[in-house]
Amino acid sequence: MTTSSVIIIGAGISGITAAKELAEKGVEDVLILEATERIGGRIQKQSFGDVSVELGAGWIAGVGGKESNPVWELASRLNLRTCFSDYTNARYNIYDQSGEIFPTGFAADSYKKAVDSAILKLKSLEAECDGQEAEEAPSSPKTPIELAIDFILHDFEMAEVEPISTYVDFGEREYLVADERGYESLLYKMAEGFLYTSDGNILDNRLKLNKVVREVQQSRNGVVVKTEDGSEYEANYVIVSASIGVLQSNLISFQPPLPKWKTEAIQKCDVMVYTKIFLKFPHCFWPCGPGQEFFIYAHEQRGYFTFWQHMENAYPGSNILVVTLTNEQSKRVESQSDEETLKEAMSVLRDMFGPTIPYATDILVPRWWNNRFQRGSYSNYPMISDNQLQRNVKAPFGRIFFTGEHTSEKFSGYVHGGYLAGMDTSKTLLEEMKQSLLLQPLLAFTESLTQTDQRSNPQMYSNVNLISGRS
Ligand SMILES: Cc1cc2nc3c(=O)[nH]c(=O)nc-3n(C[C@H](O)[C@H](O)[C@H](O)COP(=O)(O)OP(=O)(O)OC[C@H]3O[C@@H](n4cnc5c(N)ncnc54)[C@H](O)[C@@H]3O)c2cc1C
Repeated sequence: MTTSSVIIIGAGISGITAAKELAEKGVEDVLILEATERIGGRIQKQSFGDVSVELGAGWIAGVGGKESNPVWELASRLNLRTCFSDYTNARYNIYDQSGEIFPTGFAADSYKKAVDSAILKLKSLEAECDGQEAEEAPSSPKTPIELAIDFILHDFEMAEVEPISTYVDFGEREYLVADERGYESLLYKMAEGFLYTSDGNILDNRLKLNKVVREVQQSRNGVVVKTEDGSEYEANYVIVSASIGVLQSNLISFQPPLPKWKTEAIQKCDVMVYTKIFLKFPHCFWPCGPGQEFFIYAHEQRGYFTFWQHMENAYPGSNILVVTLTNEQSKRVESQSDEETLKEAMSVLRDMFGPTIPYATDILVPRWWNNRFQRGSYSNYPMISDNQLQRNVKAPFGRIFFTGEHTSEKFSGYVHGGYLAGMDTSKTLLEEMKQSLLLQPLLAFTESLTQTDQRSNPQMYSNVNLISGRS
């Protein structure tokens, strides 16, 4: 059985950051067990239509403020090619089903009404939680434009409670990663700092790919981690970086089981599904001028192929469109064939741009919900919740520590949330290791007393199953 000081489950940004931080602080015998054949997790590029597209995280959000976003710093060091995203005009590029763009004044009014209504809704929710009489709830959106704006507000812009820490702390700008090496190259760069690599490949034994963890056993002396292929690994501690969706599923079992305060907190956190569908065309038929990168389709079904982006700013001449679906719509397209999804997308595009547009030559539909190593795209804590929920999701249980974007109190849902969570968890664990080292002489003394006692009364200890060979 392989023995290490710390096992890290998952090689996404949080797991790699935690491992790097531990290694740099002297805990070099870490072992990273990753379920898939690659590092990166929800940061994943794929070749599509001659360019590299990002199936998961695409933007570095929170740039240009007083404080520097650590992910932006990593990207700058790597000279990652990025492209500024200006969403301000999206609300003025709203198409109806006959291909007409709603007049600017009308769109602006509808947008303002929707923001006022969202604020009112939030206030009445807060009042309800405080046991006060709620103000009259605003009417729900009904018309296609109201539904489209409601979708943009709640599933994108106001998905978090204001003020949004990412924008307050790091700035309001967002940059789309448009680099052939992919967003994931940041993780390879970090891995190079502490793992043995050659020609861009990680050849270090401390990273094991295709290792699906199914069980974490904890005892007074350490942990044993069991993987689907029957391997077992021992360590003093384990850090679990699997997503909140995975924790909610029964992929990993814990022995003894996690306590109720922990499982309840995990179950209470919502999981957002966010799907970027990529479509490749023989030529460009959509407007590409300034302020036209993002456009919206208004339909009577909320979230039905609503939010569009062209990739001409990121990759000129690529002739690629991206449409973003969320939650129920994401689950719906995940369960049908890509041909059906393509037909639906084409019908929407023909509504907006006319019947003569060319048919897409290729489609790419990521499936984050049905991926058993993800079960969704990112955590989404309830609008009104105390920080205790997040603290319980993050809190260690004995020798089991937790990290991942969902454990970040201020930045859950983001790449920088995952990065900062990895740093934070490794610091907490290092502190715990230091404490236990200080206690070691005392523990050794107690153990020697126990052994003397055991020799004089062996029967008493016959059922105690201690794990041996720990480093
Ligand atoms: C579609 C989409 C769009 C997004 N857009 C943005 C964006 O624009 N900007 C932004 O900042 N953030 C964005 N995010 C969020 C961002 O990608 C995540 O917050 C971040 O990457 C999470 O990192 P993590 O380390 O917490 O988790 P992950 O990256 O999920 O890493 C966890 C790892 O654990 C592995 N694992 C799971 N189960 C097991 C197991 N049983 N055994 C072993 N290994 C296991 C997984 O394979 C994975 O590699 C987006 C996410 C998605 C999906």
